[in-house]
Amino acid sequence: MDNQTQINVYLITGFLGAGKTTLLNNLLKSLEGSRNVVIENEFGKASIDGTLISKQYSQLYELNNGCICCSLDEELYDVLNMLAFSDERPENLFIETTGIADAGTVAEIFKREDVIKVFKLKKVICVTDAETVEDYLNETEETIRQIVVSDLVIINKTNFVSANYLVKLENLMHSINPFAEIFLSSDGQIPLEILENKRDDNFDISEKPDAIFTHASGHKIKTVTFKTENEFYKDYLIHTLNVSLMLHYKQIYRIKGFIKLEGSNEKILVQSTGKRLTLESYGTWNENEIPVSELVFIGLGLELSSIQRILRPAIKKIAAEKLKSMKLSILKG
Ligand SMILES: Nc1nc2c(ncn2[C@@H]2O[C@H](COP(=O)(O)OP(=O)(O)OP(=O)(O)O)[C@@H](O)[C@H]2O)c(=O)[nH]1
Repeated sequence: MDNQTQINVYLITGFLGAGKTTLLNNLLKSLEGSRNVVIENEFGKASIDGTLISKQYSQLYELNNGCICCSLDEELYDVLNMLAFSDERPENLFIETTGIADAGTVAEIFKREDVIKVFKLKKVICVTDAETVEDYLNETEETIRQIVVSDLVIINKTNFVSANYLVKLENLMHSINPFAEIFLSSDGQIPLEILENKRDDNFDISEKPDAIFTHASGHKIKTVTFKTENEFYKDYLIHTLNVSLMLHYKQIYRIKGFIKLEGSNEKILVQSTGKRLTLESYGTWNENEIPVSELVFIGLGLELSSIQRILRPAIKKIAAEKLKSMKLSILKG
């Protein structure tokens, strides 16, 4: 790792016309004076969005030959390389994806070991259009995925709909992505502080009930929570989840949760980004409680029984007597 500071990355996604460029322009204006770089991804060679972005950036890179989530990762990689080796690194990098991008696949790039040394993915932001998002949710798989992988979901164009409908939309967003912060805005205006909220600040699985969102095609997007007082074998867990993500990518949209690994008191945050799984340390488990590992799966037609089957080989069963004595010793203090 070199001694230069990491570059903060903000990935802006959201369906066509939702207000991504409008939000980006507001952020650039608020951050005027910082070194901000923008990567704009757009279909087709002619740059339209590039000209719509206000000039409050230090550098603009336009990737216009396809969608970065499927065909442009090498081109994106080249730009990242350039930024990493520039004399004066930017402070912030904003990436605006095409309206149909799979943001999870783009976010995945920022989990690569070499990329992580220089770039810190601070937030995946999904901009939605209050007036049309419900229809898009029913019609397009992309919109669901964009919401599910985001840390911050902005319901934009709130001036087009009633207050009652906004409450319904907020609930809908929560049911699709229980991890995201939901923010209402118009004209893509958000306070800068939101960008600083830690990615997992409001992440408390136990308060999120399992939810079902029925897609118009009849498919059910479900949130299924698996809980256990047992521990996980690290290697088996990584293997079984990676295999499941590969085989069932079209079905499993997201995995997120805290777990306890065999022989360690570290609290581990597990999450999937695209097809990639990451495990990060998140402090330690509270000594006065029996650790309960919880993994939330969000996806199409998921069933708890199938999740149990996937996880079974990775679980190290703690004998009932041992668990009982651990509980007793905690009670006695
Ligand atoms: N009335 C209204 N219009 C808005 C609002 N936010 C954005 N717009 C307008 O909506 C249109 C689309 O906004 P953009 O920011 O270009 O949307 P985008 O998501 O970048 O669009 P694509 O790049 O095509 O996917 C523009 O004409 C904006 O001025 C809002 O809150 N209210």
